[in-house]
Amino acid sequence: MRVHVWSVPMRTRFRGITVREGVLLETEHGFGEWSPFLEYPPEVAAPWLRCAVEAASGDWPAPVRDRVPVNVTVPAVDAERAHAITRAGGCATAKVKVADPGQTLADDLARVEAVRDALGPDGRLRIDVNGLWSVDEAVAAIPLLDRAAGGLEYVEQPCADVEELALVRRRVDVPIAADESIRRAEDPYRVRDLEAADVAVLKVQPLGGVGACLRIAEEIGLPVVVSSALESSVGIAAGVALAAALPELEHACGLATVQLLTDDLAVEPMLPVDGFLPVRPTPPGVVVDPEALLRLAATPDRVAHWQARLTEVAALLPDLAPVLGQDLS
Ligand SMILES: O=C(O)CCC(=O)C1=CC=C[C@@H](O)[C@@H]1C(=O)O
Ligand SMILES: [Mg+2]
Repeated sequence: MRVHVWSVPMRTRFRGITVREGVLLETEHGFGEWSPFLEYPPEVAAPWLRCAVEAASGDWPAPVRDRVPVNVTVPAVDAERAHAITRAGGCATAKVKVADPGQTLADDLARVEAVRDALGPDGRLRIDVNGLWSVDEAVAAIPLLDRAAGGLEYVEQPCADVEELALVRRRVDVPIAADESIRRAEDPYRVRDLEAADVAVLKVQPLGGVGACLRIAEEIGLPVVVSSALESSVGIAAGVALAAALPELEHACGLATVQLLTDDLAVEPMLPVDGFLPVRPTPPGVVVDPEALLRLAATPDRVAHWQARLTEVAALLPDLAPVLGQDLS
């Protein structure tokens, strides 16, 4: 097992992040990405490591499609930039961030209008609130944004709690998607049992890998949108492997985020062509560029940080010891 620690600046600040860091695990079978967000404690970062080990071990299910439709992701930028990003994305679906701290509902309405203009009338437009509204704020804002958008496909995580999602869902006409409400293994079943969402957003790293997500998708009984956790192309390829293996895929996936990074680790980065990402069924799903590993190598203090973090998290997953081994340097 080899460990490569990398660091890539973002093009646009996203989720408060300006530099994305992570680890590539390399085994004789291939590579897997481990890139839990910096603030996550070891027990939260543990399923992310399962996902990396699954990829690095070459364990992905067979695909049932050869390309995956994706949405362009529009950060909470001004209307003019939102328009340009949507146009440049070339996707039939756009996901727009709203409710960013420091911005107003008027900013969100202008951004959503600009994105509809760039998409054209046939495009699908969804918004992501990242849990930042109260129930009453959501119930007031959603119809306004729905009108400005010329129809919303869905609203992702309007409020923080699953109980609140269930309340909002009963008070608005726009479908609701659960994202942050589906992070731990037991969460999807709570969303299902409370009838809190119409769509389930699944992210392969937080939920423990492609196989784990496939089982959740089977049991939850909701349409699934596979979304990224802002990974490099190596991590995105794991999301694509899940989207490619799902028996049904009604909605575009949130996997077109490599363009939010200024650089990438793959020879051919996972960038959409005409709104689709290609499925390359053999893990890691992309060819890792040895030059990029050198170019994007993290500084020694960040390498030390990630190695210590990896050792701590690996200790929580003793069943992975045969793959991870003792020496995580
Ligand atoms: O779904 C997409 O279009 C891209 C991925 C994306 O939006 C996210 C990735 C990583 C962290 C999250 O804040 C964010 C999300 O909330 O879905
Ligand atoms: Mg989201």
